[in-house]
Amino acid sequence: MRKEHPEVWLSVSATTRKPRPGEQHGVHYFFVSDDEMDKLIANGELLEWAEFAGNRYGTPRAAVQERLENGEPVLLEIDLQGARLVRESMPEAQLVFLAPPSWEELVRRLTGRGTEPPEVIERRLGAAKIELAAEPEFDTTLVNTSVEDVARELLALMDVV
Ligand SMILES: Nc1nc2c(ncn2[C@@H]2O[C@H](COP(=O)(O)OP(=O)(O)O)[C@@H](O)[C@H]2O)c(=O)[nH]1
Ligand SMILES: Nc1ncnc2c1ncn2[C@@H]1O[C@H](COP(=O)(O)OP(=O)(O)O)[C@@H](O)[C@H]1O
Repeated sequence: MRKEHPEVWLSVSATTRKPRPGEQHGVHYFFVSDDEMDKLIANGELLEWAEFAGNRYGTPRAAVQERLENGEPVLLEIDLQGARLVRESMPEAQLVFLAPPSWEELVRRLTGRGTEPPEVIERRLGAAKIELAAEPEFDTTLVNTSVEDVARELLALMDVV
């Protein structure tokens, strides 16, 4: 999606998760320590944050605010708890549920990625069960069957053509 439309800005979150091979600081995430995350939270620098599968993740507030003030489209890729917090603080936000084609395919993809040990995959699948049950809370559901199709659908929802 970003290859085709680099003007769509995707917020870069802060996380206490360790980088996966190939992930770059400042590009995929700001990889921070537990102490640094404590400070970001205490200083009110995060628009929202949540704990997901044993790590904390949060959206830096300033960068989002700056873009919104310039009228630029903003995309957050966040978990269910974060989506609920954004809905409260920014009721105008559009919540899109990105769903896997099936439970079996979700398990296949997570396992096939090969970046997490089995116990972490189990924890993430537990979180996925909770998130899938909350799908009706969202404004729209997009099923991630093919990346090309779902990217086009999301761009259309954002009025990017
Ligand atoms: N609330 C919240 N969730 C986030 C944020 N950044 C990422 N997440 C979510 O945290 C979960 C785990 O992300 P990650 O460890 O990158 O795993 P992946 O999505 O399987 O590649 C996903 O559901 C992300 O959407 C954030 O800033 N806030
Ligand atoms: N449409 C798709 N077709 C095939 N594989 C996919 C598709 N979408 C994601 N994947 C793969 O599934 C794995 C998990 O995807 P990811 O986007 O990290 O999902 P999540 O953020 O929900 O954990 C990754 O290895 C990714 O490359």
